[in-house]
Amino acid sequence: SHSWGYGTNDGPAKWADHFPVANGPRQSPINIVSSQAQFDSSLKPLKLQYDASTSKDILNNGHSFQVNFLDEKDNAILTGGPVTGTYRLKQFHCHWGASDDKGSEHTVDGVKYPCELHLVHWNTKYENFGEAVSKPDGLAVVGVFLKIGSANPRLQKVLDTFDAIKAKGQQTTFLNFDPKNLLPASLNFWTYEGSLTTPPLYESVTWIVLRDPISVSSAQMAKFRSLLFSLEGEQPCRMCDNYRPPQPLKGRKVRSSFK
Ligand SMILES: C[C@@H](CNC(=O)c1ccc(S(N)(=O)=O)cc1)Cn1ccc2ccccc21
Ligand SMILES: [Zn+2]
Repeated sequence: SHSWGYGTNDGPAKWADHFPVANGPRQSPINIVSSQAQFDSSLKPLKLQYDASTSKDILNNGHSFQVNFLDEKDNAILTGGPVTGTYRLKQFHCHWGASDDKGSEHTVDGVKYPCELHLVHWNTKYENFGEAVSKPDGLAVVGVFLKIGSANPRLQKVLDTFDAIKAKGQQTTFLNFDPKNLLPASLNFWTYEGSLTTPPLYESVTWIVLRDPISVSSAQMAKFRSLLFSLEGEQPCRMCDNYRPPQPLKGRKVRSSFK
């Protein structure tokens, strides 16, 4: 499959060359205009049952770091909110900038956060992630903004593995990490129908973007930027600015769970 990235020659402006859905009707991310979001009282509270979650390992996939979970059983599930049925947590990863003034994929009233966390879940009405990933109701991704403030001790556990996964393709065991610790106190959210924000850009994601951010320190953000897009032994290329800019709304409605 064609290699893509975030550089001048292989970045978001070029993705449509090999992935024409990049110009589709339900692409992500978007700029959330808070005044245009419609409160929907029929939205159920979002339920994230992560207590029995079973993290497996953490990987540098050349685009981000990714923490992978055992998803053969209902250990970590998402129900309620805008979805019907049960979605299983498969992995989480982040997108971030070269400096603290940018990095998130979604923006709120044009505001960029330094980092955005994505918790990726697949609909258990399908056999597995591979079956679900391209279906219109296949995935539900919870987006969490990170805002510069005090250091986040829970996040630090993830950052402490980065020396072992510095280069593309490196992976290390990462057990017993509870992603619940990466959630803000309130699960108030915006929701809309969108897509994967990286190729193949499948239009298969129900986006659930949390209103409230979690904290990260500037020093912790610098640690994200110590990861490399490049393979060991290659010319080192710092992993940063791995975010797609907001895409046209094309008439979609954004609903909110809160007034
Ligand atoms: C979809 C791709 C892998 N990409 C993703 O899984 C993915 C998930 C979430 C986002 S985001 N940033 O929107 O949250 C982006 C990409 C290939 N792939 C990997 C395994 C796999 C199995 C079957 C088919 C394709 C497969
Ligand atoms: Zn993502």
